[in-house]
Amino acid sequence: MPARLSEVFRAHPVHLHDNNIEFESVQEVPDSHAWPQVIDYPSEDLYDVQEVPIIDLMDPNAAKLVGNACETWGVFQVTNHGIPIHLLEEVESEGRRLFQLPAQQKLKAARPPNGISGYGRARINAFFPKLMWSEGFTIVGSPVEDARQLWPQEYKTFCDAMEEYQKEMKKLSTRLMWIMLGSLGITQEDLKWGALKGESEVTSAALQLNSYPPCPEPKRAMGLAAHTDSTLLTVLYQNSTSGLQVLKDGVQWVTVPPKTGALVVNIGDLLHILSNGRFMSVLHRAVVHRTRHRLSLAYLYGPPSNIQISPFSKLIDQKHPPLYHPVTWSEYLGRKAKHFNKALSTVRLCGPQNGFIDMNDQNRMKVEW
Ligand SMILES: O=C(O)CCC(=O)C(=O)O
Ligand SMILES: [Fe+2]
Repeated sequence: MPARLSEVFRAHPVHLHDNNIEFESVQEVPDSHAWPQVIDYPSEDLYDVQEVPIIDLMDPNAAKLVGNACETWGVFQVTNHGIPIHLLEEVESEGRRLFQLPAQQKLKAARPPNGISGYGRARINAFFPKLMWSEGFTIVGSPVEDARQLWPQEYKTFCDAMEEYQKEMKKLSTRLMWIMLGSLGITQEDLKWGALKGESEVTSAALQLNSYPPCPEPKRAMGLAAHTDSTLLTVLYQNSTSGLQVLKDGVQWVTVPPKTGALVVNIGDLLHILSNGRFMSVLHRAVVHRTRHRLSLAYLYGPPSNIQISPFSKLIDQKHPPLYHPVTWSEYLGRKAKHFNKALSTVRLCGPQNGFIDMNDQNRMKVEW
């Protein structure tokens, strides 16, 4: 198994660079991008009946609220998170500068079929017969090599902004992880790799830039199809155009409305595993807008890629048997590349029994605690 994040897709190449369209110039959604009736928008009166929690990290109750949101939603927004607004504005503007480049220029930094970083479509396109209304750029470690392909001269402002952002995101994600684990009674002693320093650290995250151009027929297109993240947790910055939706209780898509300066945090499959099913790895997707361009930056935070992840023994007892067998992040990414949304069930240890049913299993029913 590959130990480095950059190598995890070597055995799972995907060829996604055909059929490129100039999104901005088309008058209607071409057949290659037309999804049959997928966007079952909730009707206006259902829209936001339930609201994704917004948590002020300075609130003395923040830890409790975070724990609760992880168990009931698997997603929340945070304010007072310490990331300076000017940095958010800077990465947004650099991201926009990237996606505004001509297609031929962007393709100079095309993500290789078996690689992880660079420009291209979301890998999950490979699981669907239709293409998504989006483009992306993935950064693992330093973006400099790819950025030089895009801008032989002016790559530095992009790299500086993205590197600073990754540094800040890493601090925030680590802080959030400990708040979440704390709510489960997990301490530093229970998570040895949490204190690891050294080379393995730098490979434990990826930064995914997503661009969703305006779409003449938004209901016939899909920005990013429903998926869970293969991370511990993801921190997402979205610009002022809405599009992110999360599935609540397996039945209702709820929009996560953009809130100036706030960040969206969602649980990924690995924290779901560590928490033995107690935290939800939330199913989410991105829809598109008729006139507005949407940009998002997802910081995909994971453990060192070769460390075994399994449910904490503290969370296991007779009533709560372990739900998953150990898996490393790089191994899990390989499973995701092969099985997509069924990856979690491939590491599942025991089936649902006596009301002990996992929120993330195929039937999407609730764990009783
Ligand atoms: O653009 C969004 O809101 C969602 C992005 C996302 O889910 C991802 O990059 O994994
Ligand atoms: Fe995602």
